[in-house]
Amino acid sequence: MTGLARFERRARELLDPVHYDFFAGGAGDEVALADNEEAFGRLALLPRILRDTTGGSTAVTLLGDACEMPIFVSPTAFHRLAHPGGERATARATAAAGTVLVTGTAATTPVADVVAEAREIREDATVWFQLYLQPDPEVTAALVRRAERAGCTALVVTADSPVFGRRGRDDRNGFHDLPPGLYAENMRDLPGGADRVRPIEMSGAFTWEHLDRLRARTDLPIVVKGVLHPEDARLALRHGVDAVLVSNHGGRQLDVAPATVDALPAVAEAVRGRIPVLLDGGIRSGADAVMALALGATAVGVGRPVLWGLAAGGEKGVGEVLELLRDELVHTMALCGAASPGDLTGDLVTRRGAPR
Ligand SMILES: Cc1cc2nc3c(=O)[nH]c(=O)nc-3n(C[C@H](O)[C@H](O)[C@H](O)COP(=O)(O)O)c2cc1C
Ligand SMILES: O=C(O)C(=O)c1ccccc1
Repeated sequence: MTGLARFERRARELLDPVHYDFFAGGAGDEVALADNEEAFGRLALLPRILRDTTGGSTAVTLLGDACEMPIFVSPTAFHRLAHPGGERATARATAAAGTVLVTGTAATTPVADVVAEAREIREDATVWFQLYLQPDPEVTAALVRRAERAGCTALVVTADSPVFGRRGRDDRNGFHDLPPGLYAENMRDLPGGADRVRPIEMSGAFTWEHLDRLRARTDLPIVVKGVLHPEDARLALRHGVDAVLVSNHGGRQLDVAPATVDALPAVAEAVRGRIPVLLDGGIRSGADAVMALALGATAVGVGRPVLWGLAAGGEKGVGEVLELLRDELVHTMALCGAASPGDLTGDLVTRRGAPR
């Protein structure tokens, strides 16, 4: 077994099957979940030859933060359900890999502790905060303040969850709550709920106006997560958003959403280089990352691969997953004649079975 599959298999062996299903599962018939990965399999890379790639680099700058590779850790809930080290272990390994960790509202470790842990490994470690806007604006404001005070350098606002996706595996398994002792720690001691952990609320009432209000309240760059329609990318630009993240929530929200790599070109076309376009969903190898970068992404996020590394081996496991992806990325870039991420252009991507 090659690559990341080894980590997933190990995670499945080690995890409670109910928790494995929570991490692995998607919405409905898991159409989008499967398509995210399959869509990369429908693509091929058309390499360029005889280009000097020695002395190349995988480094990128993301919203002002230096990043050693264009692969970051997308926000996923409940890391302490995967491994006792939880988000602390993920933070240490991600900092060691020199890339961005997106922690968030559903972390089982407080954001301040996540940032502190990352900075213990590397003083300039980058942590961003994924925000679920909450119906009570005071609660949202408190979460933002918490992220700012912790030292997060961007907010990632998840906009694809007006309602919580219907996850058949969780319904069948009766998994709806964290086990005793685990909590969404960032929801603790918020306005109107001192000494308790508030539930994370999803709401369909949010609009671009709420993003304007957030924009007015914080100096942090804002990433909108869950953009699939090019018109929403244009709206994001109009509302002063700093980056868009093309995502279908790992197939956990709208089951019939397109694969993210299929949605990417139209979004990149709408954005026309004015702000970074990020992507997550189905990235399982360095070659997948290369394809998405060539199609217009500035960087790509990984969700489940990090959870599998965490479950399989805590900090060490996450480190191995990120190093494997980095190694594959470097190797694939060299084979394509690309010395840096900027050399990855759309002409390198073709449909499998139909070379140009
Ligand atoms: C178990 C799990 C929990 C997640 N929790 C969140 C979350 O709290 N907030 C969020 O914006 N996205 C969440 N996501 C979506 C991820 O940020 C990301 O979009 C997705 O996992 C990317 O797809 P991949 O798992 O194929 O890499 C979650 C995904 C998984 C698998
Ligand atoms: O599972 C998820 O995808 C997710 O986004 C989430 C959000 C809040 C609590 C638990 C999970």
